[in-house]
Amino acid sequence: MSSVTLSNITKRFGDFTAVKNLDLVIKEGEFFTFLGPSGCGKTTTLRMIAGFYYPTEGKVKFNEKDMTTVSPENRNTGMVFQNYALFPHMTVFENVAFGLKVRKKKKVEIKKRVEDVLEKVRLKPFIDRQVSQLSGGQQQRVALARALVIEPDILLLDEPLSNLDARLRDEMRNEILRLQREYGITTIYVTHDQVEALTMSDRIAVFNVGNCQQIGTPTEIYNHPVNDFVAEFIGETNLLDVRWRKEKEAFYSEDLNSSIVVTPSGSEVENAPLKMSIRPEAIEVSGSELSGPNVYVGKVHLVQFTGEAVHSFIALHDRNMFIKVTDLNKGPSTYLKENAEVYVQFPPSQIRIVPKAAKE
Ligand SMILES: Nc1ncnc2c1ncn2[C@@H]1O[C@H](COP(=O)(O)OP(=O)(O)OP(=O)(O)O)[C@@H](O)[C@H]1O
Repeated sequence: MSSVTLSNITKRFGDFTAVKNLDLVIKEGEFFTFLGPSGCGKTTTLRMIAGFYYPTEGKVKFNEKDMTTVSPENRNTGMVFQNYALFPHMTVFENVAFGLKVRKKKKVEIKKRVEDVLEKVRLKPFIDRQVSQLSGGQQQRVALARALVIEPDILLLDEPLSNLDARLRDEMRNEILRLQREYGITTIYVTHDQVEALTMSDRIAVFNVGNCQQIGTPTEIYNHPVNDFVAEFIGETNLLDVRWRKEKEAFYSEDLNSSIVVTPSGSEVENAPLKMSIRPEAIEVSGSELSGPNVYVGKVHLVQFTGEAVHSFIALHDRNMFIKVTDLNKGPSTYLKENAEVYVQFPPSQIRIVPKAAKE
């Protein structure tokens, strides 16, 4: 097991900068996720940890050891890719044993270690089966077993579930977590799927265009996003432009033509352009009048039933804007009706005021 420290890492390909000035410490035994949209630099960062790329600037350390320009085969990392990268004509045993053979382990030891790891990933009955005769989920388990069998210090997973259907993805998510806990192995997971990131990770780094925007636990990132990009990328949110009005000691929204009460109240630069973020599930809606701050009248435009939840899109009167509200399904009589007049409240403690993310 190792910790991983990235110090001021930059990676350029010609004139293009894929990763900029990244500082990151991943603790021993941690499940750490790189999350972000396509092309934001997640895989490039993972590859610098694996040694497939060397950084243009900065340092990579495992524990206290400088690994910046150590070749991949000398790093003792196990890697699992989206496309499995297995040898289809070989059996499960041969695929999993491959890394041990390369390391010139004895036959008896190879047999024992491969059998043990196949037991762990629940594939022992398939040991002599050709990989091409396995399902996608089973192939992904072989890829995991192959990475784990070498007893790596760090497990690197690059979108390992994207080729699986939704049900299998859920199952494999639990499977990966179970194995990670059993082995207690430092794990770095790359994904653009926020649900995977929130459900699996001890901590997440959110990337956008080569920059790390925020590092935190799933609850920190969801409840206290540092800017509008993170608020919008993780979960769903309603974002409104607001400005701080010093003379009123309050935020003001032009779209709502109203002051916004936020607790705890900020004290920002006069007129600085900011965003107000409120999650759909944090908004109160009622058919009868609501009292207190931040109450607006609206009309229900659309109601979407998903089973566990009900999403409503509400047009705020005269404001030419829609907000999304989410409520748990509490039975048919509680749904909002389309075209109904409703009162909407943004509870002051549920509002987050965030800066706009820097545009690169
Ligand atoms: N070998 C390379 N040569 C030139 N540009 C590259 C190279 N590898 C990556 N890039 C560019 O660097 C940027 C970041 O790529 P990276 O693969 O790290 O993104 P990502 O966040 O992992 O995206 P995805 O989720 O689509 O895999 C992209 O714009 C990509 O085109």
